[in-house]
Amino acid sequence: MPTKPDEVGGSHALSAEAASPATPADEAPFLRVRDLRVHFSLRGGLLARLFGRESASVKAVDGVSFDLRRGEVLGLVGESGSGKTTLGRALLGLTPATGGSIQVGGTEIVGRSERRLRPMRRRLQMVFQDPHAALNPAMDIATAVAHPLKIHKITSSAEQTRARVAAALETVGLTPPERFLTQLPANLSGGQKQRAVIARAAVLEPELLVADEPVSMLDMSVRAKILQLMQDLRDRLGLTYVYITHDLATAKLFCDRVAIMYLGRVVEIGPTDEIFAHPRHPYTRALLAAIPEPGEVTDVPRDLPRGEVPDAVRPPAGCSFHPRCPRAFAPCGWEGRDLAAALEVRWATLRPETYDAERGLVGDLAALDQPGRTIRVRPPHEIAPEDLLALLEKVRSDAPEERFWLGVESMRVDDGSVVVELAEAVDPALLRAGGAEIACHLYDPRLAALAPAGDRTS
Ligand SMILES: Nc1ncnc2c1ncn2[C@@H]1O[C@H](COP(=O)(O)OP(=O)(O)OP(=O)(O)O)[C@@H](O)[C@H]1O
Repeated sequence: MPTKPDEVGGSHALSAEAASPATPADEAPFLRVRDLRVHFSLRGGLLARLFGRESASVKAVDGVSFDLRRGEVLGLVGESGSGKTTLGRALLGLTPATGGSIQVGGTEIVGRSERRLRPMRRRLQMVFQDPHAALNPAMDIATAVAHPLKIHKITSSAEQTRARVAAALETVGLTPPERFLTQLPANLSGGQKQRAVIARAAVLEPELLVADEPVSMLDMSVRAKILQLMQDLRDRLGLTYVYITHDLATAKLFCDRVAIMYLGRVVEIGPTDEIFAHPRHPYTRALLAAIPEPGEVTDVPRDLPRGEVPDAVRPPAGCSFHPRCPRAFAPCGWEGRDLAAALEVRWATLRPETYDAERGLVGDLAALDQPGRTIRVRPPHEIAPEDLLALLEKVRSDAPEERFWLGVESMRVDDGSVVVELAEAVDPALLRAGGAEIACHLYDPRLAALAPAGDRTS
């Protein structure tokens, strides 16, 4: 099992300041999130059966902590599947958390029944990515925007409702309101629809708005206008935002702080200027390097080794990013499947006859996928384990740049197999570095000394 950094060497002394997801000391945070977890159980489902277990779970959000001040905009940034939407929904109680704490204005929402959440809902609203899907095509704009007022029984007369709706439409720039009240969504442009969706959220005068990719489906030309509208609402209504995006360019424009997410965890969080000027986590660096040039369309980091985000049902041990990380080293969480990946990378470059010969020595690659620090590689029965060991030694010496080998402590023949002993996996905790907080062992002074000299941060 991976250990927490505090358990390493039995020492609890941290010379880096342990991160307190800080808000200025004089101000209680509006939103206080601690060790939040949202695991989706796949009991008896196809995935559980595939992994040979009775039950499996997707760790969509896995130990997230941060504070948010009133009026602040926090960006949640990461690739698809990193848990942004699940985190956003959990903050509003739309998806139940399986552990941890979320306090909104001092009130705990984790574990609250739907009935006790309902009165809070009006304070906490969400704007979704697709304005076309968010509006009922058969409902005119007045009815759509009035809907939450009705649900929460906020107005007491049709007249009051009409006035609130008209005011909300004015607020979002759908003016004059009379022009829009009786329109069906189909008669509105994409930008106007998203304004109507924002009006429907704003009509309740919420305090927190979780905006999930609110501009990603809009034309480039209207994106900046909608972000400007959200900025105006923040200034005028004192709204607090969680802005979910895979697009760092809009996060840079709109957010005060940014949290970079990877496989359910925050790997780096800090002021937007700091993150953009001094990205520290190797994943943040890769994301920034992938910001497309104007006109280029991509949302996948281009220069990451082994490009795919691993499955959240079985996240990698230690730092989840280690299999893709260009600076991973010994304590990052190496496992049997990383050896299989290293062999596959090598084999992709070999001539067919060399590939066949090496493949024959190793046998079933899937058998390497064993949990824990000890990989027992049993060669096919006609192969001597000494030959397999010699091959693994050759693979290592041919590719010293392959990060996996930094995690190998020893290889030996034992009882007909080759036993590969790996370094202990350590879960990275968020530690302060400069103006941000980073979950990367390169920034943990107790572990960084184990990294190759060229990778160390100081
Ligand atoms: N209801 C659910 N049941 C099971 N797994 C889920 C559920 N909702 C999300 N997941 C899984 O949780 C993980 C995180 O998903 P989530 O949608 O939160 O990520 P995301 O970063 O918002 O991705 P995207 O940018 O594609 O929306 C993914 O592996 C996803 O498949």
